[in-house]
Amino acid sequence: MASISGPENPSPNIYIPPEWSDAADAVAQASVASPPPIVLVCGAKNCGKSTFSRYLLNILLHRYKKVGYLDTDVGQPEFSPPGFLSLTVVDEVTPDLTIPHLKTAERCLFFGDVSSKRNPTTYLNCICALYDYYRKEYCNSDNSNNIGLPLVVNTPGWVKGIGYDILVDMLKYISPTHVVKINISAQSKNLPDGRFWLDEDYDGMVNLTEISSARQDSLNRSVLVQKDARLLRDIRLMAYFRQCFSSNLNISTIKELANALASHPPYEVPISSIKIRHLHCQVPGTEIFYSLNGSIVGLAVSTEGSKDLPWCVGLGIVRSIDTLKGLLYVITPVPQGTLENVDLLLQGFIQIPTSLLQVQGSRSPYMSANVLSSS
Ligand SMILES: Nc1ncnc2c1ncn2[C@@H]1O[C@H](COP(=O)(O)OP(=O)(O)OP(=O)(O)O)[C@@H](O)[C@H]1O
Repeated sequence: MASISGPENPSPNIYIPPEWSDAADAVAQASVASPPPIVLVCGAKNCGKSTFSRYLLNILLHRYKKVGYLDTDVGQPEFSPPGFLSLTVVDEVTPDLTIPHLKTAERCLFFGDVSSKRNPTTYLNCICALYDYYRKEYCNSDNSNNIGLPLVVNTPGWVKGIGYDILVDMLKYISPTHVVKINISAQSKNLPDGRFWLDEDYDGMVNLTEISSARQDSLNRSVLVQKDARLLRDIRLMAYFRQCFSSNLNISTIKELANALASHPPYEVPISSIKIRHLHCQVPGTEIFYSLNGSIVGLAVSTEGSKDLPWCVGLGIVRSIDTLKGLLYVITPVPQGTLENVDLLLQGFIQIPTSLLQVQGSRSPYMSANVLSSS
């Protein structure tokens, strides 16, 4: 199977079939007339939504100086570490279509879990808040920021049961101008045919394009590359915290990163100056510091965004807590200037990758060596 390389697809391993490039061109060409397109990409797990969205971003960047990217795939976000939902404004072509790259989001919310399963309502509220921000900032003619920003919305591959209901609610709220649905050959795993999210009597305009996953065998069956989602998430978290150090420093192995993080001077945060919020469970008051110690937290600014969904500026590792001095010690790559506004720590279910804690030759706190596995 030939791969197509060009400015929109600088990655030789990625095959862009004519159907995919036609779908992306149709969106970009439609955009000559205002308003700019809002494109939602959906389909079953692993069908290629992220790859197509990256490609579409590149195509749109030939027509527009900037393109918005609303990432609703909380388990494997494109530009942020796992657990975040974000709106990113992209102004340069994605150099490699095979892997996601970290980028600072324009606005992000820390959902604190890798799936919407446990809390679909909060998940949807986060997406609506980010979309409202986009509309207010970029689609409002009274706003000087209104530069006619097209928007690409990438969605998760959970398209059955509650996952389907969430997707339908998302589609109804966003009401995109274009929907690109990617189908695979196993029909039962696909989303329903046609405009499945619209009521029968809907008579508005929406462009729906159905395309097939890119790789197929000689019998036209989809060849899906299974990803190790947990491993990818750990890699993303490690890449995120690698940003604590200059790129000139030689930190290329997990061991080097673990040692560098262990010896990195943390920020001292007075406990009295911050609030702590648990996102998906209740923790008794006496256990709060135990649960926080050695965990990953979202760093939020309580006065920005809404009370329930404050904007977040990044992640931190709570390295240790000194209750006598009333100090938390936090490691984060977030620049100090931004950090000064942080007054709320959000704790969810995002944890330090175990591979970072199980480095040969060193003993991490909170890791026991002499235990029997229960499974
Ligand atoms: N056009 C393509 N050419 C080559 N490989 C592809 C192509 N599309 C997808 N893949 C590969 O298939 C795998 C899944 O692709 P991708 O991550 O884009 O799917 P997805 O639908 O976003 O997945 P998820 O449902 O987990 O979010 C990746 O390893 C990706 O590199």
